[in-house]
Amino acid sequence: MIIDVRKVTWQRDETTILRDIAWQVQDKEHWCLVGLNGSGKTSLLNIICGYVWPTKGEVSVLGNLYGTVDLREVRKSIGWVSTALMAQLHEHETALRVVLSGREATIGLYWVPEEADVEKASHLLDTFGCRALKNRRFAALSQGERQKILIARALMASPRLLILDEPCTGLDLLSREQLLAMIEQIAKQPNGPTLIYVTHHIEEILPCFTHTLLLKAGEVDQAGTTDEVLTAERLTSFFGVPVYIQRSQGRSWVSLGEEATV
Ligand SMILES: Nc1ncnc2c1ncn2[C@@H]1O[C@H](COP(=O)(O)OP(=O)(O)OP(=O)(O)O)[C@@H](O)[C@H]1O
Repeated sequence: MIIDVRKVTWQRDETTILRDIAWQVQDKEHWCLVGLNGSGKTSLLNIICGYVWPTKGEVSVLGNLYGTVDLREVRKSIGWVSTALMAQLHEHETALRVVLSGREATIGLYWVPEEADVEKASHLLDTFGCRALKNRRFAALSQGERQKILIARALMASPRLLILDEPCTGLDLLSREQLLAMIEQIAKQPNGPTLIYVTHHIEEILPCFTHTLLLKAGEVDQAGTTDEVLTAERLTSFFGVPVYIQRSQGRSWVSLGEEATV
């Protein structure tokens, strides 16, 4: 089992932010975590990465029951790509050095990379069509290019679990589709990491995401295979307003209303 969250509740002051969350992610599954603003996605990820301790419940990640293991060791197998991380990186570093820093998950490169590290980083950049960015300053890259570099950085540590936290925020249509194509490539790697893709947007749920969890006001609203969860009926219940779905190339586009009028 990759993630096993059992009856997790998290309270701060008088507020219950997560209530009775149950979530099991098995090997070979890739999940999307969808929720409106403030639904508790980041809080749940913080608990899964061991940065926040639940008020009640149990968490196991990659077979490690939290409370009985060294979380620093567990975190070595988890990659978490987020805009918060992007803000921390040293902007004067080259794209290659940012990717290299992923081996030790450091902000900045304070150790001398070995030849094998440079080969691995270069290979990752080549695989994702980023060879030309290698020696460019991170600060000079577009938002979409930076996201690709951050994902390549996370892969340097060969994580078993990779959390992609709203990676398409701020991207134009073409950049978003390029980034999604890269993510699909990672999902298809036979020995690649289990992906958790966090988003507000249903249309970003690629066919490679086998399962979807809809989080609503701190509770699991729906969880199951993506086909089961992404129905007009369930999404209407989730959003609390009538919606309809148009499907294309294995993806679902959701609009408000009863049905499409052309
Ligand atoms: N440390 C904290 N103390 C008190 N309240 C918190 C804390 N962290 C989060 N919250 C509250 O918990 C709720 C869920 O926040 P969270 O950031 O987990 O949601 P989210 O789904 O990630 O939102 P978004 O999509 O806007 O990023 C919010 O109302 C937030 O204000």
